[in-house]
Amino acid sequence: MSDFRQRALDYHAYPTPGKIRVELSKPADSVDDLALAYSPGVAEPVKEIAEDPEAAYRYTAKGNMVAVITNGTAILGLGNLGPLASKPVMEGKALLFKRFAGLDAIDIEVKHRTTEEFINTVANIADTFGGINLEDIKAPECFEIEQELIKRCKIPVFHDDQHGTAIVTAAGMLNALEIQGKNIQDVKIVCMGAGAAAVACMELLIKCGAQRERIYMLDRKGVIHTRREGLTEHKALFANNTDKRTLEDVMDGADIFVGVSGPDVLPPETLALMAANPIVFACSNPDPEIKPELAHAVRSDLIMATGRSDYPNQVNNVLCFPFIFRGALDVRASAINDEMKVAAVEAIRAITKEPVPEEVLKASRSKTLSFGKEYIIPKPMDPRLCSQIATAVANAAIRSGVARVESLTENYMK
Ligand SMILES: NC(=O)C1=CN([C@@H]2O[C@H](COP(=O)(O)OP(=O)(O)OC[C@H]3O[C@@H](n4cnc5c(N)ncnc54)[C@H](OP(=O)(O)O)[C@@H]3O)[C@@H](O)[C@H]2O)C=CC1
Ligand SMILES: CC(=O)C(=O)O
Ligand SMILES: [Mg+2]
Repeated sequence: MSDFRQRALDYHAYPTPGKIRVELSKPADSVDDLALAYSPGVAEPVKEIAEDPEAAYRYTAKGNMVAVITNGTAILGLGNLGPLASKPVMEGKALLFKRFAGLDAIDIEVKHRTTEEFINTVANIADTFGGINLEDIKAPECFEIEQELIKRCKIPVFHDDQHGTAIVTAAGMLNALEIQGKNIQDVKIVCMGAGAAAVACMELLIKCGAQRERIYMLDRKGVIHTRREGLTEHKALFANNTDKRTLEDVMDGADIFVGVSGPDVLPPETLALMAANPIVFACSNPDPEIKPELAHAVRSDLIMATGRSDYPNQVNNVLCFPFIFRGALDVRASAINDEMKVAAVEAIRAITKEPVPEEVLKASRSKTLSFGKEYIIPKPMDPRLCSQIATAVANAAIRSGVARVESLTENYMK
Protein backbone atom coordinates (compact mmCIF):
# COMPACT_ATOMS: atom_id res chain seq x y z
CA MET A 1 0.00 0.00 0.00
CA SER A 2 1.39 3.45 -0.90
CA ASP A 3 2.44 5.74 1.92
CA PHE A 4 -0.10 8.41 0.92
CA ARG A 5 -3.00 5.93 0.73
CA GLN A 6 -2.17 4.59 4.20
CA ARG A 7 -1.89 8.13 5.60
CA ALA A 8 -5.29 9.03 4.11
CA LEU A 9 -6.91 5.94 5.63
CA ASP A 10 -5.27 6.55 9.01
CA TYR A 11 -6.38 10.22 8.96
CA HIS A 12 -9.97 9.04 8.58
CA ALA A 13 -9.72 6.19 11.12
CA TYR A 14 -7.74 7.62 14.07
CA PRO A 15 -8.06 8.68 16.82
CA THR A 16 -11.84 8.81 16.22
CA PRO A 17 -13.47 7.42 13.08
CA GLY A 18 -14.68 10.12 10.68
CA LYS A 19 -14.04 13.86 10.45
CA ILE A 20 -16.92 15.61 12.25
CA ARG A 21 -18.79 15.46 15.55
CA VAL A 22 -21.57 17.32 17.40
CA GLU A 23 -20.67 19.59 20.33
CA LEU A 24 -22.91 21.33 22.86
CA SER A 25 -23.30 25.10 22.76
CA LYS A 26 -25.06 25.43 26.16
CA PRO A 27 -24.23 24.19 29.68
CA ALA A 28 -25.81 20.84 30.60
CA ASP A 29 -24.27 20.03 33.97
CA SER A 30 -26.72 20.86 36.76
CA VAL A 31 -30.34 19.98 37.45
CA ASP A 32 -31.16 23.59 36.63
CA ASP A 33 -29.34 23.38 33.27
CA LEU A 34 -31.28 20.23 32.38
CA ALA A 35 -34.56 21.80 33.45
CA LEU A 36 -33.89 24.62 30.96
CA ALA A 37 -32.42 22.49 28.16
CA TYR A 38 -34.95 19.70 28.34
CA SER A 39 -38.14 19.17 30.34
CA PRO A 40 -39.79 21.45 31.34
CA GLY A 41 -37.88 24.45 29.82
CA VAL A 42 -37.76 23.17 26.27
CA ALA A 43 -41.54 23.51 26.02
CA GLU A 44 -41.26 27.31 25.90
CA PRO A 45 -39.37 27.60 22.57
CA VAL A 46 -41.54 24.78 21.21
CA LYS A 47 -44.65 26.92 21.77
CA GLU A 48 -42.95 30.00 20.29
CA ILE A 49 -41.98 28.12 17.11
CA ALA A 50 -45.43 26.54 16.79
CA GLU A 51 -46.85 30.06 16.77
CA ASP A 52 -44.20 31.56 14.45
CA PRO A 53 -41.88 29.27 12.41
CA GLU A 54 -39.34 32.13 12.05
CA ALA A 55 -38.70 31.78 15.81
CA ALA A 56 -36.76 28.59 14.95
CA TYR A 57 -33.92 30.92 13.88
CA ARG A 58 -33.92 32.45 17.39
CA TYR A 59 -34.25 29.34 19.52
CA THR A 60 -32.55 26.53 17.57
CA ALA A 61 -29.37 25.87 15.61
CA LYS A 62 -31.28 26.07 12.29
CA GLY A 63 -29.89 29.43 11.16
CA ASN A 64 -26.25 28.33 11.26
CA MET A 65 -26.73 24.80 9.95
CA VAL A 66 -26.40 23.39 6.44
CA ALA A 67 -27.36 19.90 5.30
CA VAL A 68 -24.96 18.32 2.81
CA ILE A 69 -27.22 15.91 0.93
CA THR A 70 -26.34 13.31 -1.69
CA ASN A 71 -27.39 10.03 -3.24
CA GLY A 72 -23.79 9.10 -4.11
CA THR A 73 -24.40 8.86 -7.86
CA ALA A 74 -21.43 11.04 -8.95
CA ILE A 75 -18.86 10.86 -6.15
CA LEU A 76 -16.08 13.20 -7.31
CA GLY A 77 -14.83 11.61 -10.55
CA LEU A 78 -15.14 8.13 -9.02
CA GLY A 79 -18.68 7.66 -10.34
CA ASN A 80 -21.83 6.08 -8.92
CA LEU A 81 -20.58 4.19 -5.88
CA GLY A 82 -23.74 4.64 -3.81
CA PRO A 83 -24.78 6.73 -0.80
CA LEU A 84 -22.71 5.10 1.96
CA ALA A 85 -19.43 5.22 0.02
CA SER A 86 -19.95 8.96 -0.46
CA LYS A 87 -19.96 9.62 3.30
CA PRO A 88 -16.24 10.55 3.60
CA VAL A 89 -16.70 13.19 0.88
CA MET A 90 -19.85 14.58 2.53
CA GLU A 91 -18.16 14.65 5.96
CA GLY A 92 -15.32 16.42 4.16
CA LYS A 93 -17.71 19.08 2.85
CA ALA A 94 -19.04 19.49 6.42
CA LEU A 95 -15.47 19.88 7.67
CA LEU A 96 -14.86 22.63 5.09
CA PHE A 97 -18.10 24.46 5.98
CA LYS A 98 -17.02 24.56 9.63
CA ARG A 99 -13.31 25.26 9.09
CA PHE A 100 -13.70 28.03 6.56
CA ALA A 101 -17.07 29.64 7.33
CA GLY A 102 -17.99 28.64 10.90
CA LEU A 103 -21.14 26.91 9.64
CA ASP A 104 -22.35 23.69 11.27
CA ALA A 105 -22.98 21.12 8.59
CA ILE A 106 -24.32 17.59 8.73
CA ASP A 107 -24.07 15.00 5.98
CA ILE A 108 -27.14 13.07 4.83
CA GLU A 109 -26.77 10.16 2.39
CA VAL A 110 -30.09 9.16 0.84
CA LYS A 111 -30.96 5.75 -0.59
CA HIS A 112 -33.88 6.00 -3.01
CA ARG A 113 -35.65 4.24 -5.88
CA THR A 114 -36.97 7.17 -7.92
CA THR A 115 -36.00 10.80 -8.37
CA GLU A 116 -39.37 11.76 -6.90
CA GLU A 117 -38.63 9.72 -3.76
CA PHE A 118 -35.30 11.57 -3.32
CA ILE A 119 -36.98 14.96 -3.80
CA ASN A 120 -39.72 14.09 -1.29
CA THR A 121 -37.17 12.91 1.28
CA VAL A 122 -35.19 16.15 1.08
CA ALA A 123 -38.25 18.43 0.92
CA ASN A 124 -39.72 16.71 3.99
CA ILE A 125 -36.66 17.41 6.18
CA ALA A 126 -35.69 20.82 4.73
CA ASP A 127 -37.20 22.97 7.50
CA THR A 128 -34.65 21.56 9.95
CA PHE A 129 -31.83 23.46 8.25
CA GLY A 130 -30.82 27.00 7.25
CA GLY A 131 -29.72 25.78 3.81
CA ILE A 132 -29.28 22.66 1.67
CA ASN A 133 -26.07 21.91 -0.22
CA LEU A 134 -26.76 19.16 -2.76
CA GLU A 135 -23.58 17.25 -3.58
CA ASP A 136 -22.34 14.63 -6.03
CA ILE A 137 -25.70 13.89 -7.66
CA LYS A 138 -25.26 12.91 -11.29
CA ALA A 139 -26.73 14.51 -14.39
CA PRO A 140 -29.34 14.60 -15.71
CA GLU A 141 -31.32 13.86 -12.49
CA CYS A 142 -29.48 16.64 -10.61
CA PHE A 143 -31.16 19.33 -12.72
CA GLU A 144 -34.72 18.25 -11.94
CA ILE A 145 -33.85 17.57 -8.29
CA GLU A 146 -32.42 21.04 -7.73
CA GLN A 147 -35.20 22.87 -9.58
CA GLU A 148 -37.98 20.99 -7.80
CA LEU A 149 -36.39 21.48 -4.36
CA ILE A 150 -35.88 25.20 -4.99
CA LYS A 151 -39.64 25.39 -5.69
CA ARG A 152 -40.60 23.39 -2.61
CA CYS A 153 -38.19 24.72 0.04
CA LYS A 154 -38.20 28.09 1.82
CA ILE A 155 -34.43 27.93 2.39
CA PRO A 156 -31.54 28.16 -0.11
CA VAL A 157 -30.98 24.95 -2.10
CA PHE A 158 -27.72 24.92 -4.06
CA HIS A 159 -26.20 22.11 -6.11
CA ASP A 160 -22.53 22.64 -5.37
CA ASP A 161 -21.21 20.61 -8.32
CA GLN A 162 -23.19 22.84 -10.67
CA HIS A 163 -22.98 26.33 -9.26
CA GLY A 164 -20.08 26.20 -6.80
CA THR A 165 -17.90 24.76 -9.54
CA ALA A 166 -19.19 27.25 -12.12
CA ILE A 167 -18.53 30.26 -9.88
CA VAL A 168 -14.94 29.24 -9.14
CA THR A 169 -14.32 28.26 -12.78
CA ALA A 170 -15.64 31.60 -14.03
CA ALA A 171 -13.52 33.56 -11.52
CA GLY A 172 -10.36 31.60 -12.38
CA MET A 173 -11.09 31.70 -16.12
CA LEU A 174 -11.66 35.47 -16.29
CA ASN A 175 -8.41 35.99 -14.39
CA ALA A 176 -6.53 33.50 -16.61
CA LEU A 177 -7.85 35.17 -19.79
CA GLU A 178 -6.69 38.53 -18.47
CA ILE A 179 -3.18 37.12 -17.94
CA GLN A 180 -3.11 35.41 -21.37
CA GLY A 181 -4.36 38.61 -23.01
CA LYS A 182 -7.50 37.03 -24.50
CA ASN A 183 -11.10 38.21 -24.66
CA ILE A 184 -13.82 35.82 -23.47
CA GLN A 185 -16.02 36.78 -26.44
CA ASP A 186 -13.41 35.56 -28.93
CA VAL A 187 -12.20 32.30 -27.40
CA LYS A 188 -12.82 28.75 -28.62
CA ILE A 189 -13.72 26.56 -25.63
CA VAL A 190 -13.60 22.77 -25.34
CA CYS A 191 -15.53 21.29 -22.41
CA MET A 192 -14.79 17.63 -21.66
CA GLY A 193 -17.80 16.30 -19.75
CA ALA A 194 -21.46 17.14 -20.23
CA GLY A 195 -22.84 16.59 -16.74
CA ALA A 196 -23.69 18.70 -13.70
CA ALA A 197 -20.44 20.66 -13.52
CA ALA A 198 -19.97 21.01 -17.29
CA VAL A 199 -23.41 22.41 -18.07
CA ALA A 200 -23.33 24.92 -15.19
CA CYS A 201 -19.73 26.02 -15.93
CA MET A 202 -20.50 26.66 -19.59
CA GLU A 203 -23.78 28.48 -18.84
CA LEU A 204 -21.98 30.80 -16.41
CA LEU A 205 -19.11 31.42 -18.87
CA ILE A 206 -21.77 32.35 -21.44
CA LYS A 207 -23.28 34.81 -18.93
CA CYS A 208 -19.74 36.23 -18.60
CA GLY A 209 -19.50 36.77 -22.38
CA ALA A 210 -18.47 33.44 -23.97
CA GLN A 211 -20.19 32.62 -27.30
CA ARG A 212 -22.32 29.44 -27.19
CA GLU A 213 -21.42 28.55 -30.79
CA ARG A 214 -17.70 28.66 -29.92
CA ILE A 215 -18.16 26.01 -27.20
CA TYR A 216 -17.56 22.34 -28.05
CA MET A 217 -18.86 19.98 -25.36
CA LEU A 218 -17.99 16.28 -25.26
CA ASP A 219 -19.33 13.29 -23.38
CA ARG A 220 -18.24 9.66 -23.52
CA LYS A 221 -19.52 9.42 -27.10
CA GLY A 222 -17.50 12.41 -28.34
CA VAL A 223 -18.54 15.85 -29.54
CA ILE A 224 -22.16 16.86 -28.88
CA HIS A 225 -23.44 18.08 -32.25
CA THR A 226 -26.75 18.96 -33.83
CA ARG A 227 -27.02 15.71 -35.79
CA ARG A 228 -26.66 13.49 -32.72
CA GLU A 229 -29.86 11.73 -31.67
CA GLY A 230 -31.14 11.04 -28.17
CA LEU A 231 -29.49 14.02 -26.46
CA THR A 232 -30.85 14.96 -23.04
CA GLU A 233 -32.41 18.41 -22.68
CA HIS A 234 -29.27 19.90 -21.12
CA LYS A 235 -26.84 18.34 -23.60
CA ALA A 236 -29.02 19.58 -26.48
CA LEU A 237 -28.41 23.17 -25.31
CA PHE A 238 -24.76 22.65 -26.27
CA ALA A 239 -25.26 20.76 -29.54
CA ASN A 240 -22.84 22.46 -31.92
CA ASN A 241 -23.59 22.70 -35.64
CA THR A 242 -20.23 21.19 -36.59
CA ASP A 243 -18.66 18.32 -38.52
CA LYS A 244 -16.06 17.83 -35.79
CA ARG A 245 -16.52 14.57 -33.91
CA THR A 246 -13.49 13.84 -31.72
CA LEU A 247 -11.50 15.54 -28.99
CA GLU A 248 -8.56 15.94 -31.44
CA ASP A 249 -10.87 17.63 -33.98
CA VAL A 250 -12.07 20.28 -31.52
CA MET A 251 -8.80 20.83 -29.65
CA ASP A 252 -7.13 22.01 -32.85
CA GLY A 253 -6.75 25.77 -32.29
CA ALA A 254 -8.79 25.81 -29.03
CA ASP A 255 -7.96 28.53 -26.48
CA ILE A 256 -9.53 26.85 -23.45
CA PHE A 257 -9.97 23.28 -22.22
CA VAL A 258 -12.27 22.72 -19.23
CA GLY A 259 -12.23 19.16 -17.93
CA VAL A 260 -15.06 18.07 -15.66
CA SER A 261 -15.21 14.44 -16.75
CA GLY A 262 -12.70 11.84 -15.55
CA PRO A 263 -9.02 11.00 -15.15
CA ASP A 264 -6.38 11.10 -17.90
CA VAL A 265 -8.71 11.72 -20.86
CA LEU A 266 -6.54 14.49 -22.38
CA PRO A 267 -3.42 13.06 -24.07
CA PRO A 268 -0.40 15.41 -24.19
CA GLU A 269 -0.30 15.22 -28.00
CA THR A 270 -3.88 16.54 -28.11
CA LEU A 271 -3.01 19.41 -25.76
CA ALA A 272 -0.20 20.27 -28.17
CA LEU A 273 -2.86 21.11 -30.82
CA MET A 274 -4.24 24.08 -28.84
CA ALA A 275 -3.77 27.73 -29.87
CA ALA A 276 -0.92 29.83 -28.44
CA ASN A 277 -1.22 30.75 -24.75
CA PRO A 278 -3.89 28.16 -23.89
CA ILE A 279 -5.76 27.69 -20.61
CA VAL A 280 -6.34 24.18 -19.25
CA PHE A 281 -8.60 23.58 -16.26
CA ALA A 282 -8.34 19.83 -15.61
CA CYS A 283 -10.78 19.75 -12.71
CA SER A 284 -11.71 16.08 -12.32
CA ASN A 285 -11.10 14.83 -8.78
CA PRO A 286 -9.05 13.24 -7.49
CA ASP A 287 -7.23 12.61 -10.79
CA PRO A 288 -7.29 15.37 -13.41
CA GLU A 289 -7.89 14.97 -17.14
CA ILE A 290 -4.14 15.52 -17.60
CA LYS A 291 -1.39 15.64 -15.00
CA PRO A 292 0.20 19.12 -14.72
CA GLU A 293 3.70 17.64 -15.20
CA LEU A 294 2.67 16.14 -18.55
CA ALA A 295 0.88 19.31 -19.63
CA HIS A 296 3.79 21.62 -18.80
CA ALA A 297 6.15 19.25 -20.63
CA VAL A 298 4.35 19.91 -23.94
CA ARG A 299 3.36 23.59 -23.48
CA SER A 300 5.43 26.32 -21.84
CA ASP A 301 2.82 29.00 -22.73
CA LEU A 302 0.10 27.31 -20.70
CA ILE A 303 -1.99 28.34 -17.69
CA MET A 304 -2.85 25.12 -15.88
CA ALA A 305 -5.32 24.50 -13.04
CA THR A 306 -6.60 21.35 -11.34
CA GLY A 307 -9.17 20.60 -8.62
CA ARG A 308 -6.43 19.44 -6.22
CA SER A 309 -4.69 21.11 -3.29
CA ASP A 310 -1.22 19.85 -4.17
CA TYR A 311 -0.67 21.88 -7.38
CA PRO A 312 -0.86 25.64 -8.05
CA ASN A 313 -4.26 27.06 -9.15
CA GLN A 314 -6.81 24.89 -7.35
CA VAL A 315 -10.07 25.44 -9.21
CA ASN A 316 -12.38 23.73 -6.75
CA ASN A 317 -15.80 24.56 -5.38
CA VAL A 318 -14.31 24.77 -1.87
CA LEU A 319 -13.53 28.39 -2.81
CA CYS A 320 -17.26 29.04 -3.05
CA PHE A 321 -19.71 26.86 -1.14
CA PRO A 322 -18.69 27.70 2.47
CA PHE A 323 -18.80 31.43 1.76
CA ILE A 324 -21.88 31.66 -0.45
CA PHE A 325 -23.83 29.82 2.27
CA ARG A 326 -22.28 32.04 4.99
CA GLY A 327 -23.52 35.12 3.13
CA ALA A 328 -26.92 33.60 2.37
CA LEU A 329 -27.54 32.43 5.95
CA ASP A 330 -26.35 35.70 7.48
CA VAL A 331 -29.26 37.49 5.82
CA ARG A 332 -31.63 34.47 5.95
CA ALA A 333 -31.85 34.50 2.18
CA SER A 334 -34.74 32.45 0.78
CA ALA A 335 -32.64 31.43 -2.25
CA ILE A 336 -29.21 31.73 -3.85
CA ASN A 337 -29.89 33.70 -7.03
CA ASP A 338 -27.80 34.81 -10.04
CA GLU A 339 -26.98 38.18 -8.45
CA MET A 340 -25.44 36.38 -5.46
CA LYS A 341 -23.49 34.04 -7.76
CA VAL A 342 -22.06 36.92 -9.82
CA ALA A 343 -21.13 38.75 -6.60
CA ALA A 344 -19.18 35.64 -5.52
CA VAL A 345 -17.34 35.48 -8.89
CA GLU A 346 -16.31 39.12 -8.62
CA ALA A 347 -15.22 38.81 -4.97
CA ILE A 348 -13.04 35.75 -5.71
CA ARG A 349 -11.44 37.53 -8.68
CA ALA A 350 -10.72 40.65 -6.65
CA ILE A 351 -9.05 38.81 -3.75
CA THR A 352 -6.57 37.20 -6.19
CA LYS A 353 -5.26 40.62 -7.14
CA GLU A 354 -4.62 41.81 -3.56
CA PRO A 355 -1.35 41.18 -1.66
CA VAL A 356 -1.36 37.72 -0.05
CA PRO A 357 -1.17 37.64 3.80
CA GLU A 358 1.85 35.98 5.42
CA GLU A 359 -0.31 33.29 7.10
CA VAL A 360 -1.58 32.16 3.66
CA LEU A 361 1.97 31.94 2.29
CA LYS A 362 2.92 29.85 5.31
CA ALA A 363 -0.11 27.54 5.09
CA SER A 364 0.40 27.02 1.36
CA ARG A 365 4.17 26.56 1.77
CA SER A 366 4.84 29.32 -0.78
CA LYS A 367 7.60 31.95 -0.58
CA THR A 368 5.60 34.44 -2.66
CA LEU A 369 2.24 34.49 -4.40
CA SER A 370 1.08 37.21 -6.73
CA PHE A 371 -1.47 37.47 -9.53
CA GLY A 372 -0.01 35.57 -12.48
CA LYS A 373 0.11 32.22 -14.29
CA GLU A 374 0.70 30.22 -11.10
CA TYR A 375 -1.79 32.21 -9.01
CA ILE A 376 -5.06 32.85 -10.86
CA ILE A 377 -7.28 32.08 -7.87
CA PRO A 378 -6.93 32.47 -4.08
CA LYS A 379 -5.87 29.65 -1.76
CA PRO A 380 -8.72 28.00 0.21
CA MET A 381 -7.10 28.78 3.56
CA ASP A 382 -7.15 32.54 2.85
CA PRO A 383 -9.21 34.13 5.66
CA ARG A 384 -10.26 37.00 3.39
CA LEU A 385 -12.46 34.60 1.40
CA CYS A 386 -15.00 34.32 4.20
CA SER A 387 -15.38 37.99 4.99
CA GLN A 388 -15.20 39.31 1.43
CA ILE A 389 -17.23 36.68 -0.45
CA ALA A 390 -19.86 36.32 2.27
CA THR A 391 -20.30 40.11 2.55
CA ALA A 392 -20.59 40.49 -1.23
CA VAL A 393 -23.13 37.64 -1.41
CA ALA A 394 -25.17 38.93 1.54
CA ASN A 395 -25.31 42.43 0.08
CA ALA A 396 -26.36 41.00 -3.30
CA ALA A 397 -29.13 39.06 -1.54
CA ILE A 398 -30.34 42.26 0.15
CA ARG A 399 -30.20 44.24 -3.12
CA SER A 400 -32.00 41.54 -5.11
CA GLY A 401 -34.80 41.14 -2.56
CA VAL A 402 -34.27 37.57 -1.31
CA ALA A 403 -32.88 38.50 2.14
CA ARG A 404 -35.20 38.16 5.11
CA VAL A 405 -33.29 40.56 7.37
CA GLU A 406 -32.83 44.19 6.50
CA SER A 407 -29.12 44.57 7.12
CA LEU A 408 -26.05 42.40 7.41
CA THR A 409 -24.84 41.59 10.90
CA GLU A 410 -21.22 40.53 11.18
CA ASN A 411 -21.54 36.85 11.87
CA TYR A 412 -18.33 35.38 10.57
CA MET A 413 -16.69 32.39 12.20
CA LYS A 414 -19.00 32.31 15.19
N1 LIG B 1 -12.91 20.82 -9.26
C1 LIG B 1 -14.15 20.92 -8.86
O1 LIG B 1 -14.51 21.81 -8.09
C2 LIG B 1 -15.17 19.96 -9.32
C3 LIG B 1 -14.83 18.91 -10.13
N2 LIG B 1 -15.80 18.06 -10.56
C4 LIG B 1 -15.37 16.92 -11.34
O2 LIG B 1 -16.08 16.88 -12.56
C5 LIG B 1 -16.34 15.54 -12.91
C6 LIG B 1 -17.82 15.38 -13.24
O3 LIG B 1 -18.61 15.64 -12.13
P1 LIG B 1 -20.19 15.88 -12.29
O4 LIG B 1 -20.45 16.83 -13.38
O5 LIG B 1 -20.70 16.15 -10.94
O6 LIG B 1 -20.67 14.42 -12.75
P2 LIG B 1 -21.82 13.96 -13.76
O7 LIG B 1 -21.99 12.51 -13.51
O8 LIG B 1 -22.99 14.84 -13.67
O9 LIG B 1 -21.18 14.18 -15.21
C7 LIG B 1 -20.06 13.48 -15.65
C8 LIG B 1 -19.85 13.84 -17.11
O10 LIG B 1 -18.55 13.46 -17.49
C9 LIG B 1 -18.61 12.68 -18.65
N3 LIG B 1 -17.51 11.74 -18.65
C10 LIG B 1 -17.12 10.88 -17.69
N4 LIG B 1 -16.04 10.19 -18.07
C11 LIG B 1 -15.75 10.61 -19.34
C12 LIG B 1 -14.78 10.27 -20.28
N5 LIG B 1 -13.87 9.33 -20.00
N6 LIG B 1 -14.77 10.92 -21.46
C13 LIG B 1 -15.68 11.86 -21.75
N7 LIG B 1 -16.65 12.23 -20.88
C14 LIG B 1 -16.68 11.60 -19.70
C15 LIG B 1 -19.95 11.98 -18.60
O11 LIG B 1 -20.32 11.57 -19.91
P3 LIG B 1 -21.73 10.85 -20.23
O12 LIG B 1 -22.76 11.96 -20.18
O13 LIG B 1 -21.55 10.30 -21.60
O14 LIG B 1 -21.93 9.83 -19.16
C16 LIG B 1 -20.83 13.09 -18.03
O15 LIG B 1 -21.27 13.95 -19.06
C17 LIG B 1 -15.82 14.68 -11.75
O16 LIG B 1 -14.55 14.21 -12.09
C18 LIG B 1 -15.70 15.64 -10.61
O17 LIG B 1 -14.67 15.32 -9.71
C19 LIG B 1 -17.12 18.21 -10.24
C20 LIG B 1 -17.50 19.24 -9.44
C21 LIG B 1 -16.54 20.15 -8.87
C1 LIG C 1 -14.95 19.07 -5.76
C2 LIG C 1 -16.18 18.33 -6.01
O1 LIG C 1 -17.24 18.69 -5.50
C3 LIG C 1 -16.15 17.19 -6.89
O2 LIG C 1 -15.11 16.87 -7.45
O3 LIG C 1 -17.22 16.56 -7.04
MG1 LIG D 1 -18.82 17.30 -5.72
